[in-house]
Amino acid sequence: MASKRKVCIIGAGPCGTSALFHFDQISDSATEVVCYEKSDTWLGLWNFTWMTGTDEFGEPCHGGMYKHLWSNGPKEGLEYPYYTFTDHFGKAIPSFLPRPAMRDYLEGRLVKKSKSDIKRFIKWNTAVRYVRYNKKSDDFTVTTENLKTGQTFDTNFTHVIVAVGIFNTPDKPYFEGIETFPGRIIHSHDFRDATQFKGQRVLVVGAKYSAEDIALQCLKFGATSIVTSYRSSPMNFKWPVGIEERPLVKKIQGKVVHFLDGSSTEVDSIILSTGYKYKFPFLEDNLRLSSSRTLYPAGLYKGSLWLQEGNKKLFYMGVQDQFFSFTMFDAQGLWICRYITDTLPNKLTNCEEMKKEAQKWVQRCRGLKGINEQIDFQADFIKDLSYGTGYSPDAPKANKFFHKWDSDKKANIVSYRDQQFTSLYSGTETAPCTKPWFQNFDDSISQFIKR
Ligand SMILES: Cc1cc2nc3c(=O)[nH]c(=O)nc-3n(C[C@H](O)[C@H](O)[C@H](O)COP(=O)(O)OP(=O)(O)OC[C@H]3O[C@@H](n4cnc5c(N)ncnc54)[C@H](O)[C@@H]3O)c2cc1C
Repeated sequence: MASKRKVCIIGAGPCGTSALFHFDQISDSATEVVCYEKSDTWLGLWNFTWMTGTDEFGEPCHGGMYKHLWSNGPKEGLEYPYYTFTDHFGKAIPSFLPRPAMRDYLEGRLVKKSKSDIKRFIKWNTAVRYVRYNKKSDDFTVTTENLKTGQTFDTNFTHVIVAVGIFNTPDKPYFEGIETFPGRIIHSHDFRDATQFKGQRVLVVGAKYSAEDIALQCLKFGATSIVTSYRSSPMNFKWPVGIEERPLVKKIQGKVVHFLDGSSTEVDSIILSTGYKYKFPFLEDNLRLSSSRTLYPAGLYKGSLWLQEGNKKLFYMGVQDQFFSFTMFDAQGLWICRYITDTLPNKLTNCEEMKKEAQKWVQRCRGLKGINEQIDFQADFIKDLSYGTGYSPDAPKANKFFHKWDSDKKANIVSYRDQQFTSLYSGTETAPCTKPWFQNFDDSISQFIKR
């Protein structure tokens, strides 16, 4: 009989719940699973909170989710092969969803497709404070705090899965004179509602997805003008009137922002869309992944297993930059589950071989040129993860949707969310949008599915 395993999942976001989902599907009697979640609900960033800074327990607020967020990738590129959007909503819907509708879909999979009530595995309002590896007993001691009572507990586990997300610790740059700025300065992590910037001139620092979306949001909800500022390269979209790009900020004097090209402008608010730091403060030093945003962080076999001689029992989920997000998390959750429960064919166990294989991916990742190669790289990563797990062989084919998505964005950054795709799994063609995204101010599920 297989020896008993006790698995700890940290975080019940889309990643942690995907792992939980697959453990439930496999129902291995030799494996016990516990998931610690510091909030009182699942699905992580897909929850909206008005709070910023610290929460009701004095914990750093986890999510940077904002009102009026619509998904920024086509749903056909991230759907679950065995639970499509058509399965969930019962009909064809547009390709880009408002946040509540996306959350509803994610929850639908967990509730309707799980074999049992997987919420019972989750310890809510429980923060993981420390994880220590015990060499002698080859297990981990996980220290948790019940945030409601303040009580702490030590529990031993054979395996640990870290699924706390990578968008929760803001990375904030300094610009000379920023302390003289009289207006509001926030990081995008604290951006909650674009209507707060109505009638304002806004500087958005950054040139990645969040800068792009926050600039568009601010314009949509009535900001007078938006200047985005890039460090290395501009986003180069055909921006609508009201948004323009400039190089990096050189200094700030009161309301006046000076840029490296010698230009300057007055603004009323500054939003730092400058990304996040990878931060896992609750892990002991030799377990802690250190990386910046990339499609393949170094030190992880199959992008998941922490490579440390003598300890192949710690896993990370969702630490790669994301195109296929939910599909990728799901394939990863299944691979981890099969690895732990010893149900993978040709499972590698030799650390040196694993390191070599991981290094090949890291090298390939470093050589990627352009977004289409990045998309295809992630498709290949999913294919590789899925080998022998039984995960849908069609999932990697979603790369074609992201290629189109990228060219739609280049053609028109304002209307890319109005485009249509056809599901790989259900064959359902997207329903047309009732209103163009830029003119649609109602994010409710009821209006979204009404036709
Ligand atoms: C503003 C924003 C918009 C985005 N929009 C999109 C989009 O349109 N489409 C898309 O596909 N992706 C989008 N993303 C990417 C997003 O990362 C993923 O969709 C997804 O939420 C990641 O899931 P996760 O489980 O890795 O992390 P999270 O969603 O961050 O969940 C992590 C969970 O871990 C818990 N946790 C953290 N620390 C601890 C601890 N110490 N102890 C216990 N629990 C802990 C948290 O409370 C949280 O519930 C967006 C991200 C951001 C920030």
